[in-house]
Amino acid sequence: MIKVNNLKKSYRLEILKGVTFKLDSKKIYCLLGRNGAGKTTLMKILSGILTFDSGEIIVKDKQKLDELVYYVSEKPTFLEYLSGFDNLDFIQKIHKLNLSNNDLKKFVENMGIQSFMNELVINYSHGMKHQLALAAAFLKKPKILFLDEPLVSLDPINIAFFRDKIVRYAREGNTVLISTHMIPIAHKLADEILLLKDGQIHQFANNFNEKDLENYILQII
Ligand SMILES: Nc1ncnc2c1ncn2[C@@H]1O[C@H](COP(=O)(O)OP(=O)(O)OP(=O)(O)O)[C@@H](O)[C@H]1O
Repeated sequence: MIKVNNLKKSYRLEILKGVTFKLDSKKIYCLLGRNGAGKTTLMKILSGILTFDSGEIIVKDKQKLDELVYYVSEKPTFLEYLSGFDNLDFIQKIHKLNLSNNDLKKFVENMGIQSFMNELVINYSHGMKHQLALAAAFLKKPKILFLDEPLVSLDPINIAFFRDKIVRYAREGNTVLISTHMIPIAHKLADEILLLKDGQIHQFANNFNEKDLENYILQII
């Protein structure tokens, strides 16, 4: 679905030094790497938020990449003086989803976030903001979903809930790429691991047990 060939990006230093990998539909990929390795940079480039210096990003569907992709930032931003519900309504209007108030209410219930939807976002905890950000992504239904550290501020019940949503979403025919530092999450979720190290991607199938995966990642990283 997406092929990335020899992608390079520098700020003052070269961060991505010729990144090459492939993402298919129906699969979940976890992107791991040390702090500052370039994970957010890579996801923002793939989402069309940042430019790159050279290389290519090839999309199989002849649609434009930015029509297929939705990026959930590790620091999600909303219209803080609107409620969560009004933010979702705003997002669905921007994306011309044509949902009625009732459709949106049902969606909110399905996401399990109805208890705080009438509260202003300025009053949300980190975890509540992340739940709203994940809900916004599922509302848009992108073919390719990039999640930057999506589960880090969620409680164990919400982690399990959104983990299931992510798995179901991928199996319905979509592609999900998740950046995470949590090896147990990567082990549970990923079909394949993308390890970003020294500006290059090492891509491999997640067919280890959790301890072996951890040892393998710690060796390479
Ligand atoms: N706008 C910018 N200008 C200059 N340098 C930048 C900019 N954005 C990121 N960098 C640098 O690029 C490198 C990669 O940053 P990035 O945020 O992509 O890493 P990351 O792998 O997501 O890190 P973390 O795991 O700590 O979130 C870092 O050295 C960072 O300081």
